[in-house]
Amino acid sequence: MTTDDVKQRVHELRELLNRANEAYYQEAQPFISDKEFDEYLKELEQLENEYGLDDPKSPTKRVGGEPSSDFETVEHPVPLLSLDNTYNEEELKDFDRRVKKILDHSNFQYLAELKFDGASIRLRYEKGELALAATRGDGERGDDITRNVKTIKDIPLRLNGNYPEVVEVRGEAYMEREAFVRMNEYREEQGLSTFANPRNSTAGSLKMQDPREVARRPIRYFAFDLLFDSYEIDLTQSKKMELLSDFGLPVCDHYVLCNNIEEVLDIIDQWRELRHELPYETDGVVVKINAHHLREELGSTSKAPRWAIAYKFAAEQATTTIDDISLQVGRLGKITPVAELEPVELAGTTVKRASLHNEDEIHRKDIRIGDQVIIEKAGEIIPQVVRVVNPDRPDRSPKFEMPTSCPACGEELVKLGDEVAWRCINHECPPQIRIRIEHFASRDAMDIEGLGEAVVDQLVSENLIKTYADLYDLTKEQLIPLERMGEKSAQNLIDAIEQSKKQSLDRVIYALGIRFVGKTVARDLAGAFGNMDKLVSASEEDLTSIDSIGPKIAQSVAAFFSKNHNIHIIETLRDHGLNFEMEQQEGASSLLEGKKFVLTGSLPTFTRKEATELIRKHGGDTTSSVSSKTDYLLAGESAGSKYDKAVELGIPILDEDSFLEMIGEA
Ligand SMILES: NC(=O)c1ccc[n+]([C@@H]2O[C@H](COP(=O)([O-])OP(=O)(O)OC[C@H]3O[C@@H](n4cnc5c(N)ncnc54)[C@H](O)[C@@H]3O)[C@@H](O)[C@H]2O)c1
Ligand SMILES: [Zn+2]
Repeated sequence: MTTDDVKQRVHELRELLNRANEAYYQEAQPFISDKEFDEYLKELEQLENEYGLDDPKSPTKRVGGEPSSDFETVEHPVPLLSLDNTYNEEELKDFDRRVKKILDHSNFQYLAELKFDGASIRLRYEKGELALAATRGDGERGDDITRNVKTIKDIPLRLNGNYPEVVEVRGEAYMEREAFVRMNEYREEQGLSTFANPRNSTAGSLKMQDPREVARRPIRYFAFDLLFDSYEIDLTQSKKMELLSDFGLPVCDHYVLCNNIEEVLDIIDQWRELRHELPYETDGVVVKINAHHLREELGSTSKAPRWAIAYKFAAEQATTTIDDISLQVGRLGKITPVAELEPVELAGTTVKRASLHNEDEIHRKDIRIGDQVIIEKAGEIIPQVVRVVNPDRPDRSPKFEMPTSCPACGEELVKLGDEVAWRCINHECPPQIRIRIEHFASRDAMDIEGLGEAVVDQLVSENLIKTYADLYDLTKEQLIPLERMGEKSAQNLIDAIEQSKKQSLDRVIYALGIRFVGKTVARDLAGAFGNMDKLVSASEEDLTSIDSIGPKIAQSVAAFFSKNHNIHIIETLRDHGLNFEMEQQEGASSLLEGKKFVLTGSLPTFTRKEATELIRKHGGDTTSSVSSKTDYLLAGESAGSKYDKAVELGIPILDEDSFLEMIGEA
């Protein structure tokens, strides 16, 4: 390479890496894999060193992120750095040799910790109180996200034990895999964009503007470092972990003290496989010098400490061919394109299908039938297509075109609102009927045992039922001829269906399968309206006046009950004697019948939810804001504007004690 070639390449690499950083940190939409990113970064580093092409602004010298304009910027008193990383054992041994050479001895220990794949968060406690939480940003300055972080249950607002005046904590916010998948499923159902992996989703969630929204995201936290204003004792990393734990901070206990790099390599080998069994993602093992004074001696570069290195596991990938692209129809008609793959082994399982998410995603990656593709397990669960191996191949099939009609019923597909997904809104679409009936019968809904997928499939394809309401008309004689259905199991199923008529109102509401109405919402609706008729005739306004019901849910519920088809099903269910009334709870009364309560502040012994339940138990109702229609304000400590409003309108204000007296439970 001539010097000009080198300069050109260095320029190219810097541009590419800057763009990748931006896509990764700012947009949470990386366009290359971590391994590729790290390889380019190494190449750049080598060229810079070899040809003396230093530049303090180079991506090799700077922490990748940036503070955003959406939050207050805070300076970090001690920079939050990145970590040097490697994907191979030789380089890890090089690191060990380098450290020994600088220290001029080998009399030290390493602490091997898991590397959590989330977002780096700094916490500051003053006099034991959480005073600040900030993102890493560019390492020097980050975003003040205190209000958001206060909603993370793992993070204590007050420290325990014997803490110094100021305590700085470093750690990683993350999401457990299962919670992440559940959250994504919910978002899919809502027609919202989904996150590529738990890390993106954590980082994205922490940057939302509404802390109440953040509180709903399943964010967890592990602390891994502790900084004091002054160090009185010679701290070690392992001692820090104990102190963190004493202070009441969550610490991952999978850390191991190692006497030399060989022991570290053993630990790494163990985690290579075992990591898949952890409930959260780890992308490697962080190796740190244990003693603090040695760390001081080794120091840091502008980008990373010299006393630590991350050994990273490359995401497991495989190459295979797309045989076909099929469309899946969900319970509420959502169409998801799926890649049918030439079966291939990946991270211990045979993968035959991969989600392609939606039409936009297919076009963005230009995925076509017959393509050779690289697949990867994102979040170790759902296989994803990373990219097409050879997009310039001349004999590729034409660009994928999304069918305009439902693959199951032929009805024209539509897009609702600003959703990216296509939907089939034909309520007689067979797969949707099937899934709706399965949902109706599922354990949390009507809990009808013996009504599994195979049976529902036959019932629908034999035209024995068209809706879940038809289940209650089935006879034993109709069931017996079905495959694998003897006389006995037919009787059992009939009994189970009969038995389900006793299920409570909230289960019936959940079983209806209304969009956005999960178990909790169903319970709230049952509690608020007390019977099916009131719910059916509720306006969007009535619905949103319930504390936990937002406009989106209200709209969906009202839309459901405005359809003749659904009303007809509900009438059939009523004729069959399903439970359309809330059961009377023990100790229930009608003392508060027709009374509207608003809650504010924190009550001494009841949570908001418990208080709401008590009010409902006695026939009352709660709404979210104070108006002239409000009968009482139930106020606890640090009540805010609702209190002032109630005073202004002359609405009676109760504290917990007088409320309990009122309902005779004092
Ligand atoms: N694909 C892309 O386009 C792209 C772009 C930019 C960055 N990246 C990836 O991100 C990396 C750079 O990100 P980074 O600077 O956040 O580095 P990093 O995530 O590889 O390592 C540093 C971070 O690890 C975290 N960490 C987790 N567990 C830890 C523990 N036990 N002890 C100490 N720290 C722990 C800390 O928050 C620390 O900030 C790159 O190496 C690359 O893999 C990818
Ligand atoms: Zn259809």
